[in-house]
Amino acid sequence: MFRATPRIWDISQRIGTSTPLWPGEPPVRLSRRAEISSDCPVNVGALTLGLHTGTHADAPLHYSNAGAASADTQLAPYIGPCVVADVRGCHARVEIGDCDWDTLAGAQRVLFRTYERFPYGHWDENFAAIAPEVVARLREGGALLIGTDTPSLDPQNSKTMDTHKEVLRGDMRILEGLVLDDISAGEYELISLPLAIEGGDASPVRAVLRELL
Ligand SMILES: Nc1ccccc1C(=O)C[C@H](N)C(=O)O
Ligand SMILES: [Zn+2]
Ligand SMILES: [Zn+2]
Repeated sequence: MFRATPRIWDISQRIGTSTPLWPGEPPVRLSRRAEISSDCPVNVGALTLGLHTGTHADAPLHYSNAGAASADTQLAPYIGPCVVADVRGCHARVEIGDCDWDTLAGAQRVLFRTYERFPYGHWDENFAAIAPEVVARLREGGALLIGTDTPSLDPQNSKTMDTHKEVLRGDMRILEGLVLDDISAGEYELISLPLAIEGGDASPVRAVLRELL
C-alpha cells in the first residue's frame, strides 16, 4: 500500500559562534577533548552553552523557584498538534488584535511568527514580545504550549516577566528562538523535546514541524 511521507521542517537555529546571544550570555564554545591520532581512535567534543541559547524550551524553574527543572517536566506539551500564527504585522508586542482567533480557538500549541526574516548573525534587542492578555486567552482555550521566533515572550528589559507569569498560571510550556521563516500559517505536528538536564532552567531543543496528512 502507498503511504505518503510527511514533510518535515526544521524550525531550530544552528548552534555555533554566530548564533545571536542574549546580552551577557557566555559565547558558544565547542572544544575538542580528544582527537583522532595514532593513540586515539575518536574525536570527542565538549560544549559550553547558556541554556537559553538559540532555540530552547524554558523550564518552569526559569520563572519560579518552585517550578520544575528541565529533567522533571512532562514531555506531552512538546509533542502534538500545533498552530502557527502569522503575526508579522505586530509592533512592540503581539496583541489580542494581531491574532486570528478563529484559527487559535482551542489550539493546544501555538507558535507565533513575528519576523519576516530571522535575524541571523546579530542580536535584535527590539524583538516583539507577546502580550500577557494573549497568553491568558490561549490558556482559557486550553493551550499547553506557546512558542515564538523571538528570544523571549517578555521584552528584553522586563523586570516583571508578566507574560511568563501568565504562562505559569496555566502551567504551560514555552519555546523561544524558533525559526519560522519558511513556515506558512496553519496546522502542523510539533516535535521539540528538551534535554533532561537536572536543575536546568531551560534546555536547547531541536524543534521540527511535521506535515499533517
Ligand atoms: N539569558 C538571559 C539572561 C538574563 C535574563 C534573561 C535571559 C534570557 O535568556 C531570557 C529568556 N530567553 C527568557 O526565557 O525569556
Ligand atoms: Zn528562555
Ligand atoms: Zn522565556
